[in-house]
Amino acid sequence: NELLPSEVRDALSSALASLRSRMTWQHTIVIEETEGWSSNRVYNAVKAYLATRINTNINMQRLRVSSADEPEKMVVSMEAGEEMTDVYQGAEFKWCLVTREVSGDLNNGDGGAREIRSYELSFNKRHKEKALKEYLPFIAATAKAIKDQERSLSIYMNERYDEWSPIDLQHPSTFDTLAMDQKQKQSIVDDLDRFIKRKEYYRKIGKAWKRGYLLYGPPGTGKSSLIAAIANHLRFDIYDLELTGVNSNSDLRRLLVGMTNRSILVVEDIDCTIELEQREEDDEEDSKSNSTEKKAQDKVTLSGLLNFVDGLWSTSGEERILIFTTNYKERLDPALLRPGRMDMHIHMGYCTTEAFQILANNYHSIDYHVTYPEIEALIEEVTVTPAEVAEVLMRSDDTDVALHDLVKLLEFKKKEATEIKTGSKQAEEKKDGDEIKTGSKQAEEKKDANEIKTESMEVDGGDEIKAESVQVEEKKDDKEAVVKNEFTENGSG
Ligand SMILES: Nc1ncnc2c1ncn2[C@@H]1O[C@H](COP(=O)(O)OP(=O)(O)OP(=O)(O)O)[C@@H](O)[C@H]1O
Ligand SMILES: [Mg+2]
Repeated sequence: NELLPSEVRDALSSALASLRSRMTWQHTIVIEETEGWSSNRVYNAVKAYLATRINTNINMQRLRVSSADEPEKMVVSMEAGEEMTDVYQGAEFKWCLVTREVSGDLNNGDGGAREIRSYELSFNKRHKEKALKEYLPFIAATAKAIKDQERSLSIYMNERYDEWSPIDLQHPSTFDTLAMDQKQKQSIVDDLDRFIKRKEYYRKIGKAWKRGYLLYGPPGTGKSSLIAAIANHLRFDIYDLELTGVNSNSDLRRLLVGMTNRSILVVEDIDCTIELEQREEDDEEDSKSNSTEKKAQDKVTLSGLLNFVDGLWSTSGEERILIFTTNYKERLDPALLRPGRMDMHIHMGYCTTEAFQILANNYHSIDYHVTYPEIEALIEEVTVTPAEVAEVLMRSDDTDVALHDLVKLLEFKKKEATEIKTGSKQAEEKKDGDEIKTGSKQAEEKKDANEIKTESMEVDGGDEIKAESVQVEEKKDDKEAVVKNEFTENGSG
């Protein structure tokens, strides 16, 4: 006291304290396993995230391995007391798993002590801002992505008129395995990715956060495969709506309300399942009695579906995708093709050389084979669906055998096609089913190409067989009177 007055001592000790705090560079964040009685989501996110970083931390001596469901889905995590380092945007973050005992709650009856784990995150304190505002949110986002990736997808079907029943969706189709024009494929992927990122945009313009795709093309060209690829790409569930099974608009509404967020609503073969708008003649006919009129008004239509979707989905906020498929775009009600109804029209066409190469790579893991020039020349000439090519390629494990079988199939088709071309005059008279069928397939392909231009790419055009194609089309329509034919270019039906 004599040498150093208390004021001086106080000043000195506070100076020392500030010096000490300046020298400890470290800052620590504690993330405990539980928060009160509920589990701490951040803890789980950190655990999932660190599992992806453990491989790069070779210094760890002890690891934990566990599995929540199937044993082959193992989760590797840190053992208590271990430390690991993670580098994020140039900043070093040190993780340590610590445990502490807490005495049990006696009133709760469990008596004994329990162990609480927590992750401790230490870093240089100049990174405090970065840790809280960037690194931890990054971890949360990564963990969410991992969870989405692991979640198995479902496909829901309306077996009963107003109820969805789910089964596991295990369709292996992805954009990599999908055989189609690379540019077209990329434009679809880009469109999907852009859509997913646009939450704010849709909110700002006050529209439902949804996107509609119309897939059209002959059977076996990969429409259903594309839907599965989209589901796998986005990790969205599929709701496969069978509209003929829906009796009334109120059932439809119930089904739509029962859908979860981040999902795809699929209506296949819209040309044969349902009308777009209610016909006026229907109304007149049915207005004889009140009950039938009511029934007619309650009849499910595609435009009713679209209106519901707009109304319901704009209030529920999350991203949704709507996909319609058809084999005959030209039979659709023009109202559905109007701009704004469906955002993107995607044509799935016959097998091209590019598509063939993807299929060969899928089924036989090859990039080249001696038969390629022959096959590619033939594919340019004939119309063959990817499904037909896939089927032949799958027949044998022996690549040589499979590819030679494919050559045979293509040669056969070529012969068949030239026969039809030369004998097309007779074919017009003759009602021979098979021949006309292949002929009309070809004709349709060409016809498609001449259709209204859409956002999507279309395959090769050509007018030379157009006159012939209309003839053959008519023949075919006669034979397929089962299918409703409200609208065709040539006015038949
Ligand atoms: N573009 C494609 N890429 C990869 N595989 C395809 C493609 N098209 C068809 N396939 C193969 O053919 C099978 C049938 O194709 P898919 O069911 O996707 O055709 P679709 O266009 O939906 O036919 P439909 O109009 O009859 O419903 C698929 O399981 C797949 O193996
Ligand atoms: Mg299909």
